[in-house]
Amino acid sequence: MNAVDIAGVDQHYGASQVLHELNLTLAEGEVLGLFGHNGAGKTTTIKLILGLLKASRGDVRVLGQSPAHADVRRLLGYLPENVSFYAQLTGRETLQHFARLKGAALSQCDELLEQVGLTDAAMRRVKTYSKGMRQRLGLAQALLGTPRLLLLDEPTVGLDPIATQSLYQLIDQLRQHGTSIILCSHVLPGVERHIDRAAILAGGRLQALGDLPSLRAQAGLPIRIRLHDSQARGTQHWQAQGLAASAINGGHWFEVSTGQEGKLGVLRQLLAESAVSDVELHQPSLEDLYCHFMQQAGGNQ
Ligand SMILES: Nc1ncnc2c1ncn2[C@@H]1O[C@H](COP(=O)(O)OP(=O)(O)OP(=O)(O)O)[C@@H](O)[C@H]1O
Repeated sequence: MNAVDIAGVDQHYGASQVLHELNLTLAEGEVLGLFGHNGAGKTTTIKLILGLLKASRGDVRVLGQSPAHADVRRLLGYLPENVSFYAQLTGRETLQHFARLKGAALSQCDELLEQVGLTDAAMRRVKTYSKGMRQRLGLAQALLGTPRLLLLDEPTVGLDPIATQSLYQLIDQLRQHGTSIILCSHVLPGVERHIDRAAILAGGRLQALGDLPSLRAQAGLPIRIRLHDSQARGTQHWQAQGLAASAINGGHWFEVSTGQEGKLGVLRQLLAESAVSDVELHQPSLEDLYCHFMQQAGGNQ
């Protein structure tokens, strides 16, 4: 059974259609990154999964059932994009309040505060929390009741680089324990190692879906190989070897673009030259792929 099955979904808000024939599945224990420009339809998709919206057309199933089913809701955890709390409550009281609403064990609260690094601030009022601390409290709230499906809308907003890394580590741990996760984010660098597949939405349409290697194959973007020539022989030398190299900063470094099939051939050729003292391989990043598919969809909307 999949954690999420979205089949042929259209979504309208009044006269405007914001999702078009969306088909998306999430296997149990899978982490899916859901990416797209502002207004692409990410939050709408999450609301459909949460049962907060009913699809105008098509079908949404969560853990095999309708998302409106109370049994399903108990198995979901949600971190909204703009998390807000009662400013006068302490972090601990806030979490206990949500635990009561969700029917989760109160004993879990201290454990979760520890997990998100808020133990020392647990007795402080939320109004004294920094943005990143409120975000971490939101994450603890989403983890109440040990959800089987976790929906995270912009979880890294407001987090500093170390807190962002801890969030990704937490996602890795949850995945190891079989939690299914959908992660919406505009922050692409660094996220690719922590997701199994990426879904790229533009204008309410799914532009691309797959793991990184398959998105790379689909996009056909070049691989860039950078080389350090200790003799700085210039581009003519490389062009005479049949390599269309361009100089970087006019010094010792040069760059050659190649397709996946030509990669090993170029590397062998470079490594055969004793003056080549360093080589760097740059595969298209998730960000490169995102830009490619956005351009394909007609520009950043
Ligand atoms: N309640 C609503 N009523 C009318 N239109 C809405 C409503 N909620 C969202 N929309 C519209 O639906 C489209 C998709 O919005 P959505 O919030 O799903 O996008 P998003 O990808 O999450 O964007 P962002 O990255 O800015 O959060 C946008 O054009 C938005 O203006």
